[in-house]
Amino acid sequence: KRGNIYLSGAGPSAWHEEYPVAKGKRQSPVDINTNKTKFDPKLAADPLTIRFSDSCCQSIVNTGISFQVTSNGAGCELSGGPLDSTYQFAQFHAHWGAYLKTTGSEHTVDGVSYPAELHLVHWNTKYDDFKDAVDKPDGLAVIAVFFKRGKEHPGFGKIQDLFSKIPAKGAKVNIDFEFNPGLLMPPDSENYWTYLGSLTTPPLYESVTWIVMKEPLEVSVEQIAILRTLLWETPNGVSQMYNNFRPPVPLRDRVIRASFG
Ligand SMILES: CC[C@H](CNC(=O)c1ccc(S(N)(=O)=O)cc1)c1ccc2[nH]ccc2c1
Ligand SMILES: [Zn+2]
Repeated sequence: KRGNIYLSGAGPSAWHEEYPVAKGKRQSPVDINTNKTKFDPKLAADPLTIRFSDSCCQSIVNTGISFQVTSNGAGCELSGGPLDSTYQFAQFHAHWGAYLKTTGSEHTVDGVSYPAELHLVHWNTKYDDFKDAVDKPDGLAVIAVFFKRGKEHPGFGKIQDLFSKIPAKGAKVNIDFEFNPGLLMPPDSENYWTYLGSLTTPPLYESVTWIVMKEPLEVSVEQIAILRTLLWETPNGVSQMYNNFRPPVPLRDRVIRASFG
């Protein structure tokens, strides 16, 4: 179906036809070449402050390209590190690959993909709301957390238990239990890379300060597979959702800074 931005036409490589900014100077995702990142002591001097609360996740929706846990942002704020103001949490979602494939994440590290990548999206509270912030150069801050196969993550499992309730695009259910998105942070969230980039889906606004956690989060192989039990529309009808990731684009004239030496 035309609606599927990854599977209609030539997919991400054709997005520039409708969204010329796809070939812009601060697009995302990118490959993080660890030989070219630059340690910035200022990032270590002013640590990232990540605050989440137990009561901020309200609902989960099938957006047609991922699941999305939506929040009113209460008590969930991000500041410090590369950020010059306070950003409020809005939602988290993920991107992942296909069965038995190694691709799936959007950012790569020295050319290596992870099986999935979580995005925790925040908007700059200097703007009135998310919609006002979404297209401003300092409008959004997204924390990216790589998933790697390992031990089960029971917390993320509670979110995945809701997938069967959102079988189609637009389906939405309330989250009536406490879920603290902080559970989805890797054990060490001090070490991260940061650079100025964009939304990784159309309209690809160049509005995101990316904060990519160096340490991945472990989830089980079954949990990676459960991501693919979500459904989306494809040119051949409704099928399992996977490969909902944009491959890395050129870094252009940017340096990725590291909070660690
Ligand atoms: C302008 C687009 C926006 C919907 N898209 C997003 O919010 C979004 C957020 C994060 C990422 S990623 N993968 O880079 O983390 C990609 C897309 C969007 C679209 C229509 C809207 N109407 C009201 C609000 C609103 C927001
Ligand atoms: Zn994303």
